Amino acid sequence: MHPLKMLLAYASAYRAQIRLATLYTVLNKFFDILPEVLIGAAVDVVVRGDQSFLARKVLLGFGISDTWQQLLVLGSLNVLVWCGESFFEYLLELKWRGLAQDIQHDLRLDSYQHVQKLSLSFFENQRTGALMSVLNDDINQMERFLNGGATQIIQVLCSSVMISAVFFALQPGIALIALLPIPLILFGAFWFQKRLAPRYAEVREAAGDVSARLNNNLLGLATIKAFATEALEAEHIREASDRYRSANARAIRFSSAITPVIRMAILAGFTATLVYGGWLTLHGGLEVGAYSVLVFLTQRLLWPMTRLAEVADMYQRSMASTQRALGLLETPIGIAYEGQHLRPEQARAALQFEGVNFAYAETPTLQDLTLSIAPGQTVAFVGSTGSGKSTLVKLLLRFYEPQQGRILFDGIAIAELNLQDLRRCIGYVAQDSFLTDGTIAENIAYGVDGASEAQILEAARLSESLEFIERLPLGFATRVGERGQKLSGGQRQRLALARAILKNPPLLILDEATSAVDNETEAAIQRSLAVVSQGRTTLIIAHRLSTVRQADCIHLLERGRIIESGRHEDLLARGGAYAALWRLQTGEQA
Ligand SMILES: Nc1ncnc2c1ncn2[C@@H]1O[C@H](COP(=O)(O)OP(=O)(O)OP(=O)(O)O)[C@@H](O)[C@H]1O
Repeated sequence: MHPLKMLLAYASAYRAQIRLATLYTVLNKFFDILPEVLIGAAVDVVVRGDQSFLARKVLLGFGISDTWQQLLVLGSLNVLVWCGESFFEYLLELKWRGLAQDIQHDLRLDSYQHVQKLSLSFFENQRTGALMSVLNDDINQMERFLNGGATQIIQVLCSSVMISAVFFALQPGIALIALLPIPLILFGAFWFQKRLAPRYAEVREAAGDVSARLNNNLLGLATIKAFATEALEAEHIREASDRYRSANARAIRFSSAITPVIRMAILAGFTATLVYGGWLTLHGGLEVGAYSVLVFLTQRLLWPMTRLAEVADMYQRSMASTQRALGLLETPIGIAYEGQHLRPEQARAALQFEGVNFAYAETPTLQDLTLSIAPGQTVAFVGSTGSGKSTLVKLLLRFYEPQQGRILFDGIAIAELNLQDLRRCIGYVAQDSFLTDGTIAENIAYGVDGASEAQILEAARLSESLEFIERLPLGFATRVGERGQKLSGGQRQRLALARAILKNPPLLILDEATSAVDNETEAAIQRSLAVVSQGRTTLIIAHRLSTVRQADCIHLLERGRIIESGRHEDLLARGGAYAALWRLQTGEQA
């Protein structure tokens, strides 16, 4: 679908307002060309006096024979016309600029809401910075077009029609000559515009690339400094920026040629009117007044066409942006949100994995995973790095869908459950949890409406966060900075844990949730968790086996398969891979 059609379809709710804005633009243009007609009438008055156009009963059937009065009428009309033009100019600006604001606001919000819903696999193939440039720059580009470009297109169209009408009324012969360049101009504008489109698409791509690189580097500034790679990274930015510059240069070479080419066509039309009209007037074929109207109007008709260049340019830029912004909005969500409702208070969190197979790409990450977890059990997943532990949890949260098999939550396939209901049943502490740029209290209460101070305090206590929070000058009101960067890794982990505890979910998932805290704190958290996990299903992923030895069942994963399962003591007694791992970690001799 053409981007303009996409945009109009998107803005269909604003159709009535767009019509009104168009009407104001047309009226403004109408008043805008009248002064030229009044000039013609004034020339007519001074040349022909009481034989003038105005003397011949043109105003509502009343002729004005007195030349002074004729001039006064013209003067008054002139004032009216200018006032009318200004009035509608104000209205059209107000309307179009308001529309531009409303549409860009809606589009930004819609795209953000849509992007939030897209499945994680979408983001793996996208760079955050590039997405930012769509959500920000591209949408701003559309705003700029609606602000100015749309009015200009309508104005050029209107003035062409209105002025042509005046021309044909005054002198059809000259009208033909003056209008002759118009098809040529339109064809030229269209020709340029078609060639500009791919160039601007390239420019927007390159802009996304620059933004992606900047974003990536700003996030990794500490690493850049630590590796002293400032020059290398500056070079990367230079390359990306250079690609943007050259893409723009290719577009500029084209877009700069439009105005001069169009001007040549205008020159032809204007010269023809000037010479042929002058000849006709000298030989009595045209009144002096009409001749001056025609000469002025040719200017008024043709000169705005030079602005077509600017408009075509702006139009193409904004269409490239529209395509990207609305294209984002059309990206399929991947994992549907709708489904059977589930109330967290009623969920028991019995889990079953039935023959689950999953691969991110070609190599399988989880193979034939079958296991059951009874409500209230604490189950641990251990295994070497990359064995698929986190992936298992991500399937449970439906960040991804298994290619084969299914996962049941309280006997219902999770694919059939309402996605947000399912996730509301889960307290998930990821390996690297996301903290928002707010206070500690806000971060602990994240996602829980109306949490009381006492609840926040208790969650902080259970996650062993209370001590460090109380040592901060502002305590719970301390701001944690972007992504919680003003806190240590262990402090961030404990806040994430506090957040999951406060949520009080039927299913608690801890993915390496205490890997960044010292042994003493970890032992204290273990004691808290023993209390917290009472009465709720708890899944723990850990590398340190000492942290999961109390679990009801431990599954050892190896390359996406469960190779051993059982309680700690049973697994030790079996003397298999788990026992070997235990010995390795505790330093016991075989
Ligand atoms: N988004 C992804 N796209 C492609 N491959 C991925 C993705 N996430 C993980 N993988 C791959 O899947 C495999 C399993 O990853 P997973 O994170 O589940 O391992 P893990 O057992 O949790 O490891 P660790 O103990 O290091 O956290 C790894 O080989 C990893 O490279």
